[in-house]
Order: sequence, then C-alpha cells, then structure tokens
Amino acid sequence: MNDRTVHAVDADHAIRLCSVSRRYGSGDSAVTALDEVSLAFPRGTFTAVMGPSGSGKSSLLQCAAGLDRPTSGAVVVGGTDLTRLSERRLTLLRRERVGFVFQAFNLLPSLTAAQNVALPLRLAGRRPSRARVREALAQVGLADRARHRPAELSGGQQQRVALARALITRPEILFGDEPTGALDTRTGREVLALLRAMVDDAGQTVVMVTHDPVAASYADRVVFLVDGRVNGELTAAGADAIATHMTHLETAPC
Ligand SMILES: Nc1ncnc2c1ncn2[C@@H]1O[C@H](COP(=O)(O)OP(=O)(O)OP(=O)(O)O)[C@@H](O)[C@H]1O
Repeated sequence: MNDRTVHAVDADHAIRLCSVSRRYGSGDSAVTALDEVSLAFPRGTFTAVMGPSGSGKSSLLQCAAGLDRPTSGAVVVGGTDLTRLSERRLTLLRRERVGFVFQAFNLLPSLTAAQNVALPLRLAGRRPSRARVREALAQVGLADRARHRPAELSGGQQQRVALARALITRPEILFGDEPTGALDTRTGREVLALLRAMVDDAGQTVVMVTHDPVAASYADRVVFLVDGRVNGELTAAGADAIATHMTHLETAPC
C-alpha cells in the first residue's frame, strides 16, 4: 500500500488491526491470546465479536482500545498507530477518541447521572456545558433523570448513563465488553436497540464482545475468534444462524 492508499483506508475505517499478536508469559507457560489478527472496522458500522471461552475476545478489545499493548502488530485509530504512542499520548487518545461500556456500569455512586456523564470531560480538564450533558442524556432517553444518583436508577438506566458518559467525548469508536451481560432480557434489548440507533442515526462505530447470539444479531457483522485467530464472519445474520455457527465452532474437533 502506498501513502495515499493508506490514508484512503483510514478515512473509511474507524480502526484497523494489522497482524496483531498478544502473548502472555514466556517459556513453557507462554500463552498466545491473539495470533496475527488483522481486522478493520468501517466507520458507522456495528460489529460483534464472538468465540468460545479463551478465544481472545477480551484481549482483542483491550488491544484495539489501547488499554493493553500488543506484543507485535499495529492498531491504527484515525490514522494514528496506537502501538507507537507514549503512555501519556495513549492516555489522551483513549480519553478523547475511544469510548467504553463494560458489563459493570462503573458509575460513581455519589455523583448524579449528569455528573457521571460529565466526568470524562472534567478528567480531560474541560468544563462540559450543561447543554452538552443534557444532550448526551437525551440521546439515551434519560433527559428527566439528570439529578438522580445511580442507586435511584434501574440497571438498564444505569447502563444508559454509562453509554451517555462514553459518548460525551464524541469518540471515533465505542467498545462494549458484554454491555448487556448484567441486564435482564428486556432491558438488555433496549440497550442494544440504543446502540443500533447510534450507528444508524449518528454514524457511530460500535464494536461489542458478546456471548449472546441475540445481542450479536443487532450488529451488521459478527466476527468469530478461535484460539486467537479470526475464524470466519457472518453479515446481517439472525440469532439462529449465529447460534448455529457458534455451536459448530465449540464442537468442532481441533
Ligand atoms: N493476563 C493474562 N496472563 C496470562 N494469560 C492470559 C491473560 N489474559 C488472558 N490470558 C489468556 O489468553 C487467552 C485469551 O483470553 P481472553 O480473556 O482474551 O479470552 P476471551 O475469549 O475473552 O475469554 P472469555 O470468553 O472466557 O472471557 C486465554 O487462554 C487466557 O487464559
């Protein structure tokens, strides 16, 4: 690829992983969690990452989000290779250009919903306007709960506050690690519908690790990992087709 092609590719993709490997430990106890994974996540798309336990899903998310450094390979976010950044610049990039939601909502209990949402901007030394916080809460349907503390909100509402907090910096990409794992079925579906709407209406890029075929069916594309390698993908697939594929991966002989 020449420079011009590289720029064109990066304009179309929120993030690219190029031959990313992550090894833990050394010698006899060394584990290869990711083995030369190359993947691109086009802007404005929703990707689910699935695979058997231990296949490398969390390692992939951690490396892609700049929370962990690959042993080798490159992670390119908006034209910047994360693996070459100093810790300080990596922290800044993560804070401003990447959003996260986890299974645990990780809200600060003593702060109101609005204060929790404003936190990433405050940590970045910026003073968030009330309008911007209100807009983020309205985006997740919680405009009327701004002054409530987490204990006064349902699990689904708390996860929506966490989503608003992740989106307040207008990140290039939003990562979710089992974001509906702690929610009941109906509430989980509401959060998934919200993620889908963020992609369709706001052009957000979303990458989500999940074990749930129904959750994965909200995505445009499902990428499957096995033993730290990409092992196929499905596009616009329903939950039944995704579940069948997963069963096949889990029962296939090595
Ligand atoms: N800090 C670590 N030190 C050593 N090995 C690790 C570490 N983190 C992960 N691993 C190993 O790397 C491999 C991939 O782990 P990872 O957590 O990425 O898988 P996963 O697909 O997310 O699993 P699960 O679905 O069970 O959460 C596993 O064999 C795991 O034991």
